[in-house]
Amino acid sequence: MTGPLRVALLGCGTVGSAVLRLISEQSEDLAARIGRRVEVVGVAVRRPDHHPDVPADLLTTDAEALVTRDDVDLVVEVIGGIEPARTLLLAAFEAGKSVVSANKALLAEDGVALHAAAAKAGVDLYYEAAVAGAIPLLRPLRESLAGDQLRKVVGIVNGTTNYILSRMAETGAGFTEALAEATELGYAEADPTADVDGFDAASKAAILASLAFHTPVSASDVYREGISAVTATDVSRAAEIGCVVKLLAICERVAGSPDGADGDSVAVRVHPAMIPTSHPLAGVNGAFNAVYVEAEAAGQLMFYGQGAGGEPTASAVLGDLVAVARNRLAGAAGPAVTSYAGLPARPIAETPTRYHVSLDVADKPGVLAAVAHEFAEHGVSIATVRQDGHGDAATLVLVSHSAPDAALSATVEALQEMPAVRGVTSVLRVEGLT
Ligand SMILES: NC(=O)C1=CN([C@@H]2O[C@H](COP(=O)(O)OP(=O)(O)OC[C@H]3O[C@@H](n4cnc5c(N)ncnc54)[C@H](O)[C@@H]3O)[C@@H](O)[C@H]2O)C=CC1
Ligand SMILES: N[C@@H](CC=O)C(=O)O
Ligand code: NA
Repeated sequence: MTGPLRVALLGCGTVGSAVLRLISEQSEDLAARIGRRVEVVGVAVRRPDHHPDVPADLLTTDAEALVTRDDVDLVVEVIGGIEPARTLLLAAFEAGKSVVSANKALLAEDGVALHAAAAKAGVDLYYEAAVAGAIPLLRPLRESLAGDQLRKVVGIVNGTTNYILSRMAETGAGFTEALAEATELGYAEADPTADVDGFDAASKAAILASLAFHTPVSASDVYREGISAVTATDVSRAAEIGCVVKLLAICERVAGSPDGADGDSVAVRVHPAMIPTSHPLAGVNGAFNAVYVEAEAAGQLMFYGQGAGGEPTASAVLGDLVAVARNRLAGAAGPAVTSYAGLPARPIAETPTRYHVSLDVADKPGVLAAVAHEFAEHGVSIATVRQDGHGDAATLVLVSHSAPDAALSATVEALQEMPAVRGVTSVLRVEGLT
């Protein structure tokens, strides 16, 4: 093969249009880096009349025909969603084409089958853009850290929710007000459900856990809570104990299996949590993303940068494009994604967590003892307790030690029923406290 590497681009929205522009603007450098020119030979779109900047002879509405064309060497999929993206990727593999995708929803739902199809065809499936946009993260996990044992991956992987929580902390705004601001600035989608309710972060967590622990993890294995219930009180209570509230994607290798068998399991969860301001993730503000990794030999690592937006995401897509192009010219596929460990998923109920609980109580003899009794009844140890105010307007703020999440949530339910407790005003999990 001596001619250019011919690329089919599927989708030309926020990311696709930036990919197309960067391929054109950087064509000389890409050719020098790859050793062959890159030429986009087709762009699949839904509405050709919506793309006046794309040469009309490149546009097609028949994505399926485009991916299997003989004059296509590589496919870039940036349409998103499950179908028709899945069918298009499988058709591309079957036709012997490597694929670069940014599609976290698809990879989190069906990553194992897609990797198997790519491996069977001897081609590549790369998707650096799917998690934390521009940040080089998946290839470091797949390649640079392939000789180490990862224990924990904790990330702020959704820019929209991080922007909202950052504004709540900076301005004291409530969730609704901060969401309106994020929408006005174009961070949140018209329908922000996937971001706000944690679906986007859960897909990313599944991908991270699969790569980190060499185990198939899908979005349905991920416990998920979004940020719509986070209140200004939660944010100010966090500040009082030297913490900030972040939506975290937490992937952990935990000793013991859910069925009581020996061996480790994998606990993957997305939820808002308080983290101390000294934690490496606490200073990640606005729409930025960051991922913190703990590995046995490497120790602690931190990856930081822009997790969204056309150009940052296109940067990751182009990095993958260069990698798969080089592999193709070398006549080889890149390193396979392994899932040999097959660790079982640990349900949230059995995952060790810590809670911060804030209660309105009457400051009367015996109330603190009764509250402490409920914690003890559920086998939960208290790490710290503080009382603010007195008389009828007292507040008790407790932070637990680590306990199974089910024991902690049962404790909170029991506290809500206690006559001495007027109200449970804030409940959030806590991460990273010593
Ligand atoms: N926008 C961002 O900041 C990031 C996006 N991603 C991922 O990148 C992918 C693309 O996202 P965006 O560009 O933001 O979405 P978008 O909605 O702006 O663009 C998607 C485009 O694909 C087109 N499309 C949909 N179905 C099609 C079909 N059957 N045939 C041809 N075209 C079709 C749509 O008309 C649209 O123009 C998604 O998987 C998304 O999750 C990943 C990281 C960041
Ligand atoms: N909606 C996502 C965009 C990238 O994945 C976010 O807000 O981070
Ligand atoms: Na990335």
